[in-house]
Amino acid sequence: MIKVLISGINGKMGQILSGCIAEDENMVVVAGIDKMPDARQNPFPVYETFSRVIESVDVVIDFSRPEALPDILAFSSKKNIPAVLATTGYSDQDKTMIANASAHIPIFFSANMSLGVNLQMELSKKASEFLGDKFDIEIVEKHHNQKVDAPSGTALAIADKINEAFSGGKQYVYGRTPDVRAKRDVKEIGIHAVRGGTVVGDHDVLFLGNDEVIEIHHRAMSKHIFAEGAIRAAKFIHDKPAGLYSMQDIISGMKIVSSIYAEDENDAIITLIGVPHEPQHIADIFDALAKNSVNLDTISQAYPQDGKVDIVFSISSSDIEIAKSVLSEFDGLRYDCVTDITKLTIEGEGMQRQFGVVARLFSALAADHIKTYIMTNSQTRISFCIGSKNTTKAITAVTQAFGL
Ligand SMILES: NC(=O)C1=CN([C@@H]2O[C@H](COP(=O)(O)OP(=O)(O)OC[C@H]3O[C@@H](n4cnc5c(N)ncnc54)[C@H](OP(=O)(O)O)[C@@H]3O)[C@@H](O)[C@H]2O)C=CC1
Ligand SMILES: O=C(O)C1=N[C@H](C(=O)O)C[C@H](O)C1
Repeated sequence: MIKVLISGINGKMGQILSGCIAEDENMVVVAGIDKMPDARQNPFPVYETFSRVIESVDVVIDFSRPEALPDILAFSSKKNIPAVLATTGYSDQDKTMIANASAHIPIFFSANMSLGVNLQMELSKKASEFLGDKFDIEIVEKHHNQKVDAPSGTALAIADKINEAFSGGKQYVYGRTPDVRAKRDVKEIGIHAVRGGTVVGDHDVLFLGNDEVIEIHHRAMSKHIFAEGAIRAAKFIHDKPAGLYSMQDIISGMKIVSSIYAEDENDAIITLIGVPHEPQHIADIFDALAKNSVNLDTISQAYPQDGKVDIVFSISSSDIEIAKSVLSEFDGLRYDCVTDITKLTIEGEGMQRQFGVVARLFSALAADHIKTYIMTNSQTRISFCIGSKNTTKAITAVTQAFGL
């Protein structure tokens, strides 16, 4: 049974969430927090501050206000309790605070807990990649008249997602006001907020081109979708390691590491030792290798010291003799050569939001005394070279460590 504390319990979402959890046989609400603890009758204790909570809690779910954030993070960090943050209107400073806390505890943060909106974000990004600057982009959101923040957190998250397709080159323009008398710039994403009645939450992304308009709409028909999403998020993170998680992690059923494979099984590694840290000299070495058709694979350079630098790279074993003879042409160039090397690669979409993946990888290899020779990485993959005799052992160790 997962024991939940709801922050903002007496609000609209807090009440719907507590009702949904009451129907869930694997979860129970053990306590709530709200500014006005006695404003409603709840079948569990409700406190004004976290310092009064005496119940044992497995996960905190927050639908309240940004002002509650410091206390939530302090409570969760102190007690090592995962937190699902669904509140919107966070400042950049708040977001930094969330990112910092996620180094120590699992935090799930999403401005919109519905699956549909998260798909809408992905579709909007894809459309932006396809349409580029040929279409103007505007986002229109509509919400009930009780909403205090504008624009919605979701509209901002959609804009951020779209902006990824433009490498962050778009500028957000909030509404259009009479004081600005200028044509729209192609770099703009217009973001517009409408408030009224009991609208649960509409988000429309408009791509406006010459003589054609594409619209991607999402309409929330009830607040239950957000509560169900928050419950799914709480179940997802309650036993996860520290890190910052989002709906994307759930949608793609992402594992931190989803695969491991051997790319090159008969490689050699050459380390150039103490090369003078002069760009032209280094360029000449690699130019000579290229002119002799020596194909480099993984390459890595250490930080220079005393004007010298070590550079390590892998090549196919079949190129080793030619590479040695090219290098011997450079006066005083020292190098070391290791053969029978295999390059392994691990990949996983979840890696980019995780702390400690490299530490887990090294620990898994260390348990079997497996040494690595070169390691390089991107956001979603890590490649590393090991002695070929250790290939099977390394694959087994990594498979176990990451539950593949
Ligand atoms: N991520 C998602 O999918 C969704 C996010 N939201 C977001 O969740 C938040 C709450 O929405 P909603 O329930 O509609 O809003 P409500 O105003 O109905 O509820 C918020 C509750 O939190 C209370 N509160 C205010 N300050 C604090 C505090 N410092 N500590 C604890 N409780 C506090 C409020 O008390 P009081 O009224 O006395 O101020 C109120 O009872 C909003 O930011 C909203 O945008 C909403 C729906 C979906
Ligand atoms: O306040 C709301 O109601 C909602 N807020 C979220 C937001 O600001 O994006 C999500 C949802 O649209 C409902």
